Amino acid sequence: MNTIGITPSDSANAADTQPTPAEYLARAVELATENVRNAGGPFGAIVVSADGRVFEGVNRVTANLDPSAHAEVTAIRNACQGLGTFDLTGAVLYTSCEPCPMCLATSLWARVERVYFAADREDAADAGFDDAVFYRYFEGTDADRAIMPVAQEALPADRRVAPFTEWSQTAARTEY
Ligand SMILES: Nc1nc2[nH]cnc2c(=O)[nH]1
Repeated sequence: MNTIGITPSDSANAADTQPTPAEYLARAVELATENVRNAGGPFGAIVVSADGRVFEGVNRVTANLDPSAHAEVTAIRNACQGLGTFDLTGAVLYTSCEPCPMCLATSLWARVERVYFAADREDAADAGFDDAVFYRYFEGTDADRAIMPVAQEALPADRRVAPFTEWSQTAARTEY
């Protein structure tokens, strides 16, 4: 039996008995609600790997003193650790809420194939979360970016690109 309580009856029709996106989302929402009762934020996520393995994650930002411990990032970390890889090509992410820009970027870096979500950024804003504000940081005007200015500071070119030069010259590098 998998974590959302569905037992494929036999291998011949296993494809027919895979949980639907709505069922995975229902489980992610359940995880999110349970997590609030466990002193966590109201977010839960599931990664289903290309070969159908299921990895769960919940928000542990305040519990772990880790601003990056969003539910989606936690589920991706769990999947990568469980599978022994940093590349989740073919995986699907199901999350109780629209991924914030960090979670979306993490999904891109992990090469997640597709994302499904339940609540959206405006629902999160109604509960006091800044997801919509941070989307405007990337999608909006200079005024929306005043909350955190980012600037390139001039360095001599050879010093600026020294890490990339080192990387390019390292034959044994692991590309990602
Ligand atoms: N999607 C999502 N949005 C958040 N906003 C604050 N925490 C989270 C989280 O864990 N997931």
